[in-house]
Amino acid sequence: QDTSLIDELFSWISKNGGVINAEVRINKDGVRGLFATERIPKLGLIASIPAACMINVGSQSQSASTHIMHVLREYKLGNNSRFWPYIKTWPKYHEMATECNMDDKYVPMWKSDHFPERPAPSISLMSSDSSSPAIPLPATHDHGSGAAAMLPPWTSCREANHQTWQGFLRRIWDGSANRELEYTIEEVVGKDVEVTLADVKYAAAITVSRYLAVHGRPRLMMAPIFDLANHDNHCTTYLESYVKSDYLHMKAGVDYEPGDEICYSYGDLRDDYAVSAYGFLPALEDPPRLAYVDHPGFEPRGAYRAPSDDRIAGPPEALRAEVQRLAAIRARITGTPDIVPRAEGEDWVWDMMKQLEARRIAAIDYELARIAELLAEATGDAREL
Ligand SMILES: C[S@@+](CC[C@H](N)C(=O)[O-])C[C@H]1O[C@@H](n2cnc3c(N)ncnc32)[C@H](O)[C@@H]1O
Repeated sequence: QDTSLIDELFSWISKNGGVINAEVRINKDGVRGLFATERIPKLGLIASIPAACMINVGSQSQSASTHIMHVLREYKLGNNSRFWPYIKTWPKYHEMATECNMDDKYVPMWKSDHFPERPAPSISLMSSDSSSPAIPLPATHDHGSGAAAMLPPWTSCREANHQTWQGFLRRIWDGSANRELEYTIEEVVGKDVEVTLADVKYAAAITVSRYLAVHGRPRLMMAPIFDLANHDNHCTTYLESYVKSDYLHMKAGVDYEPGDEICYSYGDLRDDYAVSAYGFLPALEDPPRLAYVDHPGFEPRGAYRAPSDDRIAGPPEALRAEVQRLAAIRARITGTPDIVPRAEGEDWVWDMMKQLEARRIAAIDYELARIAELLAEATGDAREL
């Protein structure tokens, strides 16, 4: 993740009337992020991002394809785009791995296909489920209730969703979805510009991992500077309402000292969802929390909803049923053969997927041990342990 183009980005934002009280550096984990350069008191200004520097990618109720098309158009315009100083700072294709652009070969590594009731993978564009937000949105923002026109039936089963994304993007690219789209590729980039499937996947991965739903106007925006802030679930940095539509103000939720990393909470991300939607594993939690796909509240149909943090309690029968459920999932994970070979040299996507698997097993083991103690206490029988 490149920091050399950041100076140009900053001066473009200043020229447009913006203010930035931060700098961009690589953090202790090797990830590019935003850092305070001076003391910023709680409620103080981190950045003021001018409207002219943000890409408005559509309404919150439009199809995912529309947001992607807006980004694709600007990206394919190259240095003819007035957003070029911003676009140049985006991560490159192989620096990202969300479900939108992750190679299909990694699909079997999700190992979350253990629910017999899971819907069959589908590449249909027409959604029968209009209840859920279509795509992940940073922070607590939510799609409006009118969301989900013309969306694929997203699911939280990771294999299925990964394949759904791939099918959806391919159909956008080859034109077979044109009838169902608000904008087609030719409409946004013209006829003479070559658009590859990788371009469409790139635009999708960039859009989904970086846009935000602003408060005050039902729009989705790509906002420079703001989108350099990494996720920290406990972070209280906030965005003011964008009602005046002139500047988007990013404010400190705590006192920042010079050198502190300025994060943003993308929401309560369980590990499996963070990997699929954003391509990273959040900070390791202690005690570990079950992945969404392993949680008793997991709902395979529909998009991710952060599940409850309450740990299961109840009479011994309920606890034993949960033990059986978790043990079955564990057996499915460990019993699913590793058919995806790790590429020679650097294969950070493979490593991330294996780490996700290890975290899922550790969280299941933690939960099994915790329930065993509850059972032993409830029944007075140490054999439950
Ligand atoms: C909105 S951007 C944040 C800035 C990003 N690091 C950059 O340099 O462009 C979101 C992407 O940053 C990375 N990211 C965000 N939070 C992270 C974290 N806590 N740990 C590791 N990577 C993170 C992921 O690649 C994610 O898709």
